[in-house]
Amino acid sequence: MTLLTVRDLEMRFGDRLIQRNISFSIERGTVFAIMGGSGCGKSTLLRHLIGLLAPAAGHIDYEGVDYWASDEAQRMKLRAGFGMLFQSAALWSSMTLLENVCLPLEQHTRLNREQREARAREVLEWVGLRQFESYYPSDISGGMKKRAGLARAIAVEVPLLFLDEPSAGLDPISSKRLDDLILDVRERTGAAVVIVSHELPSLLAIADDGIFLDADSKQPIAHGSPRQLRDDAQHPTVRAFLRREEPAAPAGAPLPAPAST
Ligand SMILES: Nc1ncnc2c1ncn2[C@@H]1O[C@H](COP(=O)(O)OP(=O)(O)OP(=O)(O)O)[C@@H](O)[C@H]1O
Repeated sequence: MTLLTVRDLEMRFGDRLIQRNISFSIERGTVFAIMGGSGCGKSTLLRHLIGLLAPAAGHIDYEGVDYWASDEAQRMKLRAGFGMLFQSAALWSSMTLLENVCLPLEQHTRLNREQREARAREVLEWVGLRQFESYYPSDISGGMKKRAGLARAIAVEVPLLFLDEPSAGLDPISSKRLDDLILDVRERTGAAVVIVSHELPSLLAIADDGIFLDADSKQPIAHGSPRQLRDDAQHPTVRAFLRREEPAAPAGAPLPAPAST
């Protein structure tokens, strides 16, 4: 089942073109990676996908409904189907972890307080933070903050989860733990997960589809799973990025100066 379809999307800030010719669709249960070098427009695309930025041209459909052709009431209904983990985890510092996780349940469900707290405890247990429910964000580590942010994003069961750099700044063990949790969320809920990340090991481990945005041509230059693109991509930029190689110098470019001793 197709949850999200992007058709000929063009993104601009004023006159400045960021990317164009973006088309892809995301099926239920897919982990979809938005890839590309720094500044190519990954976060901008994510902000379009969650309804924060309007396309300069093109369409974004959720289960066949064109978001930007809908009225505000319909858009609100569609947005209720999104879970979001921001790069900073964006937890409310004045609230405990339990209160942070209860917040979306208060906003988007009719559960009473007791039921909300029970659900919040369930997801905190899931991400391994049940015993920290009364801690404040300032009292926990970066990795724990990310897991708390994930708990908040999945507290209301949603078909689409958007994650912006979930493992940025985490040590390899915390990062692996978060990857496992993301796969577990997909397994348990069948949600599609859209992920922006620079962390290659993480992308290679968990994403089964994706798109590669190119900063130079300002359009996507590859589409497929990161593993498949690493092994088979024809485009040198994509291969270099996914294999962590230096991009090939254009023909005729001067050789780099030898390192001084
Ligand atoms: N609000 C804004 N107004 C104008 N330009 C912006 C705005 N936000 C981002 N940009 C520009 O759009 C381009 C794409 O930025 P974006 O943050 O989407 O890239 P990115 O691929 O996510 O980068 P990184 O990997 O470094 O986080 C950049 O050149 C950035 O300067």
